[in-house]
Amino acid sequence: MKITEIRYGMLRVPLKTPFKTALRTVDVIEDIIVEIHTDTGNIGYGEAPATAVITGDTHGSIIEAIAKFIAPRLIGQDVANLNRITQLIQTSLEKNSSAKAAVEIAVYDLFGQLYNAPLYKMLGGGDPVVTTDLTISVDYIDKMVADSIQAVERGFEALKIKVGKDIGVDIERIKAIYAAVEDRALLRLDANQGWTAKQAVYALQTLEDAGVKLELVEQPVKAQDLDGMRYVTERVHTPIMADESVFGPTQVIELIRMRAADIINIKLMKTGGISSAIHIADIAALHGIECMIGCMLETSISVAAAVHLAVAKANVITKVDLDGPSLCAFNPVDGGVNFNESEISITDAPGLGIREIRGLQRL
Ligand SMILES: C[C@H](N)C(=O)N[C@@H](CCC(=O)O)C(=O)O
Ligand SMILES: [Mg+2]
Repeated sequence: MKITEIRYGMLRVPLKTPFKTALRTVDVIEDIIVEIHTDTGNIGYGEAPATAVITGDTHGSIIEAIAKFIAPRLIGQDVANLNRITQLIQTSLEKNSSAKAAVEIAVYDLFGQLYNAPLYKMLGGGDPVVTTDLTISVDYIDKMVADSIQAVERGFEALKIKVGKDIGVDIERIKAIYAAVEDRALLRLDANQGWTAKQAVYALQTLEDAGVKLELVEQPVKAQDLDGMRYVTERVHTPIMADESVFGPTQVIELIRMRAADIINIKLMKTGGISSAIHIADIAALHGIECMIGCMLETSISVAAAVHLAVAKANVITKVDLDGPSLCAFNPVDGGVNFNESEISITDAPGLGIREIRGLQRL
């Protein structure tokens, strides 16, 4: 199975409600879709969101990176040589992690199709069902409480509460949500870099003293502030998870060396795809560090790849934040992974199992 052509499209999917974090507000997912065509007629699918505030990727940079740097290296390559292809992708240019991820995901999709097996089996196998949390956008306290109650009523057993705004209001937000859903859902916080180290310690110690139980707190401080992250990790009982601070294995090794965080959030759009995500999971496993699998604002195309990876690495990836498809007003994909609120399940279809993407605008 040889790669003959790489095509692109723009996929727009409105969100059910605006997605609001300390970094940005989004109403519509607008992601670049990659199709890799082959001489056997098989097509592999990938997706890249332009999360400029986190990865630096824009629609223009994703297309340019693929068209000028990645695609020319892949034409004519045999999909059976997966490791050679992933190396060609990863060494094609610096950074541009979402562009690399979209192409890698499509190649892994084809690799599964080549051997007629679902991707998770090619990655080592596992139990093909996972449970995701749901994100509660940062907002007025009453709205966040109402959204949290509604999420629990929809069956979500873990909520990812977005904070990182005014520290005093954040503390009130969390206390109010905890009082409303206390025993019915695990609470994860994500400050998206919005606090200083001292503010984070103050907020988390205040919440601990008030008896508010949090499963973890994600990225309390700026991405580059590993000293600040360690400062927080050393002073609170609540586990601290690194997200924007870690993209690839080098940063993970440094984070572990510094003991700056307790948990690592792996996202394919930061790692540049599946190959590097596997390296991170393996490094974390060697050090006894747990991982979460997360996503950006992505639909069921690229999130499907994250699900396959999570299933195959379930002993390391113990926490799942793959709610992108649950945030979408509709599923643009025919086939693929089944996203049913908190429950996500993989079928036996080869690769990612995607048959068609509806509403794709060709570029
Ligand atoms: C969608 C997911 N639950 C999430 O919160 N992901 C990111 C932010 C994604 C974005 O801004 O596109 C995170 O910070 O964990
Ligand atoms: Mg995060």
